[in-house]
Amino acid sequence: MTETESREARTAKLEGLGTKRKRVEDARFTQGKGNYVDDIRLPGMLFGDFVRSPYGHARIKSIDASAALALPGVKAVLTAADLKPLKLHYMPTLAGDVQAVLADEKVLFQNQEVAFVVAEDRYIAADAVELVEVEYEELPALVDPFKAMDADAPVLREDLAGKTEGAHGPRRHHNHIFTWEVGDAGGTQAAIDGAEVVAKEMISYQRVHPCPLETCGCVASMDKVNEHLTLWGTFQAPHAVRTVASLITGIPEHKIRIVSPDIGGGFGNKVGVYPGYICAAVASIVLGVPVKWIEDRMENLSTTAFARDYHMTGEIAATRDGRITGLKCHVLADHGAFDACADPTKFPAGFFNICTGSYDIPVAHLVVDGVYTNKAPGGVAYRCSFRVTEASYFIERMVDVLARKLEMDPAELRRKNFIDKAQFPYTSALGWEYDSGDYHTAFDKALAAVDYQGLRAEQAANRQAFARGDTRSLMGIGVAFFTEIVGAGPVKNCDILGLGMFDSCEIRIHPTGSAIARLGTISQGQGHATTFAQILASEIGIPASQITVEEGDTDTAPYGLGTYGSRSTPVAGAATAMAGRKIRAKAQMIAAWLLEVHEGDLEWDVDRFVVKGAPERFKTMAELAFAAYNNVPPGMEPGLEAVSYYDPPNMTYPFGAYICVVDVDADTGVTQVRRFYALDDCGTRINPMIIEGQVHGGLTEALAIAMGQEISYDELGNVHGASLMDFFLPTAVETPAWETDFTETPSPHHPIGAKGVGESPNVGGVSAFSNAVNDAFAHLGLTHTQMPHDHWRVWKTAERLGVAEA
Ligand code: PCD
Ligand SMILES: [Cu+]
Repeated sequence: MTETESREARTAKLEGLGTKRKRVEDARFTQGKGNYVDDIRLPGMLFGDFVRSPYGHARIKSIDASAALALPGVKAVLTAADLKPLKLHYMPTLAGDVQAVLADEKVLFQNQEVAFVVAEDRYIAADAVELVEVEYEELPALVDPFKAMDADAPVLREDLAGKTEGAHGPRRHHNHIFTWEVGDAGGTQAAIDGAEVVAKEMISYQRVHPCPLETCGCVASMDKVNEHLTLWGTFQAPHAVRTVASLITGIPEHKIRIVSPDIGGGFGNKVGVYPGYICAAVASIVLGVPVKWIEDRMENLSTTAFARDYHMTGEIAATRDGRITGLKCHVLADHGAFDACADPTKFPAGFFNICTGSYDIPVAHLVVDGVYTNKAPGGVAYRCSFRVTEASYFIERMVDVLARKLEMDPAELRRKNFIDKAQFPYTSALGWEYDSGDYHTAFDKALAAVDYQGLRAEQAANRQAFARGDTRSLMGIGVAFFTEIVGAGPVKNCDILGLGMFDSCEIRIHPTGSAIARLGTISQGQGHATTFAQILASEIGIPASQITVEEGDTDTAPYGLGTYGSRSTPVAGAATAMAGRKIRAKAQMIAAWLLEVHEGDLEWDVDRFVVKGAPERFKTMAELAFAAYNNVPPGMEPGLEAVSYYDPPNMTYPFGAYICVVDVDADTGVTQVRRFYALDDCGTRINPMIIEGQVHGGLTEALAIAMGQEISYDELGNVHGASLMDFFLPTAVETPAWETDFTETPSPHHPIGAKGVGESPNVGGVSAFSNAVNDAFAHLGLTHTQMPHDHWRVWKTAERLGVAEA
């Protein structure tokens, strides 16, 4: 029983925490062998497609489906009238509102679902959609959220007539959804009234869309004989979908199986429940054959979820030497036609109350008003945990605006107001308890890495050259520091439709020492099969390559709340470590039995239990796995399995320092990102290579949002930006080379100290880009200009400031 391998060699073999392990899922993805929902083809399967509204607001006078039904190959046309007797014409939203599955008497946004055509294939379905005759009476459209609560604003939600109580408190107008207030109103006003300096600004974060490469879709298959419904689909939260499906269809939950196969990017888009899922399920129940529904790109961009659309007015108070003394914020939140925001129940504006950011602000007050407009519903967390990118953008712009007013360097102002390392755990003025942080160290590392002083000197020279007429290019430096809040979350304050937001992991060790772990989360490209195996490898001493990670099938996976809000690592990752520790505890008892010592006389060493003081006496995990099946202590059950349902005691608070350098051509508005440096601190790093990939992806989405993405509406309610002709999706050509860096401040409450990271680059990135563009014009008197900073808008800014050549 002697072993010559060193501890280092044995550790390396595990490919555990901190290893740049190659992604195991990429073998199938890079060979085109992934299995996405549209790859599912079942015998006799039909295809469903929607008839959609051309109007933003209109009354439906009649629907005539006879011509469509006469087309060979068409099997059914569903309308609200068909769903009504089943009580399925409306469905509950995640935000406590209801949403029309098929428009009931009225349409409330362009491209809203009006009828569902089911045919033999998608081509016949598309032809039939054209044959459905809908007669509309156009109504005035409401697109400006600032006019939503005017006395004479059109009534949008007739189904809510007379309802003065919403899911989040009283409603004071027919287009009002909720008002959410947090913080100290009086104290904040006093701080502002008594302040030496106050900066005020209205900051809009435009409506955008996550636009994953794969659109949303599902296959519903009702087995009438066994009364069993299977639904494959693009679901970021498969178990929650099962529970909701059971509640709204009345099919018992054990007769429903939800499967999320490979998913081609989620980014929050696939958290919600959409009419297509319900219609496909109803059609399959009615027709008794499988029905597939897959959106096209325009349907995805214009109907299934949007993100942001927050209009944030802030006042920030400070002393003349730059100590922030108070923060006030009012948000007008445009939720579109139905409140389908994907947020934990008690947070109608998500975690927007993280808007005091990374700064020690003594007093703050926040009011959010949600309103209805004639736009698509949604409000998803497009790569940011529940409205955190909005909050971070708000505070990071406000701090820059304040710096301008104080004529102080924005980096210096930030440094001066950071929460100090010694203050953690830190309770913010709006009520969050930040678990850990070391902002000064991270920030100083970032400033040194880019030679911040050197950049400012170069910028001063550039401005002189510009004034002399030697260059037409303006240099901008964007500094951003963010604190994310991820890992929803403690069941005591986070639930979705009453389901507490814990997560889970179940592990089975096979006799030969390999294992399978199943989780309540679901990867959409993040690489969970790679990283969760790494957590386990370090916990139980079985090489990651011998651990299969499986997610997404509700028949096999333990109950969990899914993957979004960067919660998988903080919650399911913690469950994985805890389940691993249970395995190890049982293995220790078996080892003690086999080695004939007391349990307490054993110590864990990488992949084995060793008798203290007798290193030649040990049992490896592989040996213990086999013993678990044939030689366990008397009275112990055989086998080696464990499950953990983990309710985190707190969220985790990753943070980071991002610096962006842009060159702006004053005559064309063309911006060139010269340099982008991103330092992230996500606590213990599981897989540095995956983290780097996550940061690259998130920064690319941040670039997209800051520099071009927008879903806008004209005054008639026509949606613009609903195709990739005008919705900006950066390719390698527009994407700069990213520089990444890190510090490592573990979470004190997470079993392995890890925090989330997937969303961070978006949260910090958008502010860094926008601050850079604003900074390029700062010396000309600009305090704030609205995103997206596309060439046209940037050129308009230059023109307004009198520096663009006509
Ligand atoms: N410390 C640490 C952390 C983390 N990690 C890693 O990284 C990743 C991530 O994580 P997280 O942060 O935890 O997250 P998750 O939960 O997993 O996921 C989610 C996210 O994720 C991101 N990323 C991504 N990627 C990809 N590829 N795809 C996708 O879709 C996506 N999405 C996005 C989003 S948007 Mo939301 O939904 O909006 O709310 S949220 C989100 C994984 O793998 C993990 O493991 C590591 O390594 N370490
Ligand atoms: Cu968000």
